[in-house]
Amino acid sequence: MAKTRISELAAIISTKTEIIEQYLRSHNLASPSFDVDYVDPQLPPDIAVCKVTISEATEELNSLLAGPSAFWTTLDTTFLPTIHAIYRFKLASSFPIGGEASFAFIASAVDIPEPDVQRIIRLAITHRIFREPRRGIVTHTAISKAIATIPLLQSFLGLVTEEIWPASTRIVDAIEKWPNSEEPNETGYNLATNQYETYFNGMKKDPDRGKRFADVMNFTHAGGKFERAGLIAHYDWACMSEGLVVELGGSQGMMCFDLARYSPKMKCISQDLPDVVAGVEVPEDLKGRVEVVAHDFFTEQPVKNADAYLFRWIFHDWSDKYSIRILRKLIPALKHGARIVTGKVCLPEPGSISYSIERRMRATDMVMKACLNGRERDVDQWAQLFTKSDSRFNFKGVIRIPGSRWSVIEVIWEDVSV
Ligand SMILES: C[S@@+](CC[C@H](N)C(=O)[O-])C[C@H]1O[C@@H](n2cnc3c(N)ncnc32)[C@H](O)[C@@H]1O
Repeated sequence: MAKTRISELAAIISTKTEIIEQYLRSHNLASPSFDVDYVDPQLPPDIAVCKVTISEATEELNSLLAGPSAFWTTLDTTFLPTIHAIYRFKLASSFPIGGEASFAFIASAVDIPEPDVQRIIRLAITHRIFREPRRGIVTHTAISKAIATIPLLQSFLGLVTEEIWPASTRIVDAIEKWPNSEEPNETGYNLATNQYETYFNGMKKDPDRGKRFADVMNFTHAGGKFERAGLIAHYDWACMSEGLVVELGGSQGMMCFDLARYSPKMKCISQDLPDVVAGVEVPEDLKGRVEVVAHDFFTEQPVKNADAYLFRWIFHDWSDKYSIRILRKLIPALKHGARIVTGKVCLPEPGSISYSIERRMRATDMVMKACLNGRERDVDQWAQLFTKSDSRFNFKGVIRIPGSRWSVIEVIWEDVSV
């Protein structure tokens, strides 16, 4: 009898799990656990990919076994409020790692009524965030320890629960109210917060939000092999190794710091809004070669004739209307042959890659819609964006960074008239 899909999936899970187990055993690494002292090891790409396969197979198996009706009725609407409470009330930092605490102790430490603390933590425990080894006594798991000990992860949870999630709850209202809007202040975020400034303008007035956002950029983009390092490894920076690179919207300069360290004769200028760059110190070893300066990319680019202008995670924040404005403000600075390098998602052909990776890319597309009326783009949409901005932007193509959801989009300014 032919194997059923559920047996096939179970076999995939079993085979790939065995590969991971063997790797961990042969390298004397601990098997994954929720124990508070467990540390997630860095796995090589051929082993890490097994994790993705297992998680996809597990998810499909779960959905198949749930059946078409329970697929819907078991949707968990309480997960985000639980995380929100853990973040807002700092529950994970309310008692020591390795220690234990009663609900009453936690309630008094965070100044929240004990019944609420208990209901939140007991629900969190079902997600393996915290444990209750004895009735009424709470300890940490590796997951709650991560929130307690990684400040940038706290910022990430704050951004998700206090900005992205509320904005997402109003996305359908925004689509109905402002159909096809390209305006950054006609979004789910605006409806959810009942203020009609753009996401980034609102942030300028709230230093805590601004700091949290910059933290999240540093955290999510630090992902070594996937992001900053991926962009460095998968683009030909050697051809401008003694040149000048300008990054627009570079946040607090981390990418330029990495790039300048990689290429010791390169000069780099990282630009962002004044509040974002205020107080940023260039590390001692890069002084004289790297600058972090204020520049609004909706105004004319003051640094002329650089070899490359870099945009990482910028155009997804903006609809085509505004992205074209940003690109046109760059034109007066461009010399023939200048490169415009964009590090970002390039949406795949539907169904052409694993669902889990495609879903994450399409999910950021929804987040951009919810907060900014921005969007992710596929290869044709990237090409159109540049050619609509100016026919002298010569779209060279997309370099996909292996094993990740990021790509490098390369364009060369070709102005033979000069
Ligand atoms: C999604 S973040 C990306 C940050 C950085 N490139 C990275 O990949 O980590 C977008 C950045 O654009 C900046 N930004 C927004 N509006 C801007 C403007 N008008 N001029 C310059 N930067 C701006 C924000 O401050 C933020 O740092």
